[in-house]
Amino acid sequence: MRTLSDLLSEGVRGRRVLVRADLNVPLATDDAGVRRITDDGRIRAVLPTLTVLQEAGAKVVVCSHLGRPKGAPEPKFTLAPVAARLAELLDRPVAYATDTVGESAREVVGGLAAGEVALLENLRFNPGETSKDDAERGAFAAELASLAEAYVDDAFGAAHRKHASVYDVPKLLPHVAGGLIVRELEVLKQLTDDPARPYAVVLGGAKVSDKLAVINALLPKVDRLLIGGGMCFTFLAAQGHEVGGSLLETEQIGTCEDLLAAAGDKIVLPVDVVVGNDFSDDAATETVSADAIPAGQKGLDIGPESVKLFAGELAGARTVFWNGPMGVFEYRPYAAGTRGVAEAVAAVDGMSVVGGGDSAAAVRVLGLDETAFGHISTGGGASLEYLEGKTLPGIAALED
Ligand SMILES: Nc1ncnc2c1ncn2[C@@H]1O[C@H](COP(=O)(O)OP(=O)(O)O)[C@@H](O)[C@H]1O
Ligand SMILES: O=C(OP(=O)(O)O)[C@H](O)COP(=O)(O)O
Repeated sequence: MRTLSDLLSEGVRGRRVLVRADLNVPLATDDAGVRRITDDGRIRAVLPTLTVLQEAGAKVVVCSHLGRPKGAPEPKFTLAPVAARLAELLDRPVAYATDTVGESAREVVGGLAAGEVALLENLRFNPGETSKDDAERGAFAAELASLAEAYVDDAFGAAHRKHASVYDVPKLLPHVAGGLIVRELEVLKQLTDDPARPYAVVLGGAKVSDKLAVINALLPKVDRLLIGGGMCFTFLAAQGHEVGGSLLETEQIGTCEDLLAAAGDKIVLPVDVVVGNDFSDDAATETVSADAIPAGQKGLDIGPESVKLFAGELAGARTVFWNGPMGVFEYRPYAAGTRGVAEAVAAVDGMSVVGGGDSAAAVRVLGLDETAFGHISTGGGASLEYLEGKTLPGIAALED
């Protein structure tokens, strides 16, 4: 795989370089209705790559997705707040294009001088970015590639997506991996090459169907799989429990039954759950047994007994990977499970890795000491698919 130093040695002064970053940062709407970034970790993670290109005199054209818009512009998913934050962090202007490959993009890119940076609007405002149709994806990739003369992929968090900007563009431009991707792979490799045992994985979060898909391949590789967050309710339903209005993948209940049967005692589920109905800092909540979730309530955090159970499992582990918050930690009444598990992961005597946009954000937003973790990865789904042994489309494309 060629890297940034290969590209730099060829010289980039005055050349347009397209950088695919994962700037999919968490945002919240404040009281005045303004979208604000709650954690800028993913922007900071790509700064070294952008700075090195800029200092070498490249015309740097940055692109990213944000959230999951469905192929058309949606104001709440604009990258405008990210452009503003990027400019602050780089301490220089960032030219912001109001579309991805249209008139605004061409004008902004055409106006760049050597050493300047532009950010294109959300890739997923275009149906070609995520299309399953090779021709449609390829056509969008060609438009994107026409904006630049070289391509740097530093979007580790999106490396598991077969999307135009990560999979098809490298077929059209000289391409290299950025420093973030190189570093992420270096660390995760330590978890696939003979990890110290016991090896525990903690899974949570809200991307339930995506992440249920990795469990089957992951199970034989790990000694314990602790499941909380929105992930646990399909398993609790598979055990025959009522889960009320909690996140549930009804059509995956059968899969979860099979996984539980195959896992023996490897899968550990919460024994209590914090239920509520309100997403607010003063929501009324109740802690109930995991087999007694009231029909009208949503499970929005794991309870204190579950934190103790999970922490006990983690205390004995020598390698831990954690992806996915244990609850809706963005609101105070549902943050204790994530905090408790984060503290237990940080205390692991061995290698501890946290991965995922929201999990990494939780570590920082909840005020934990980042240095207590072996590594904080920008990729959740990408890391999991790497750990299960899959070839990531975005990495394979760079190796070609
Ligand atoms: N029980 C739950 N019900 C609904 N959402 C949940 C629950 N637990 C966690 N979440 C949500 O999961 C989101 C993060 O999920 P995900 O994107 O899978 O994690 P990551 O970005 O770390 O990979 C958070 O915004 C959090 O509010
Ligand atoms: O946030 C991301 O993944 P993650 O939640 O697994 O860390 C990446 O930006 C990928 O986003 P996607 O899962 O909408 O393709």
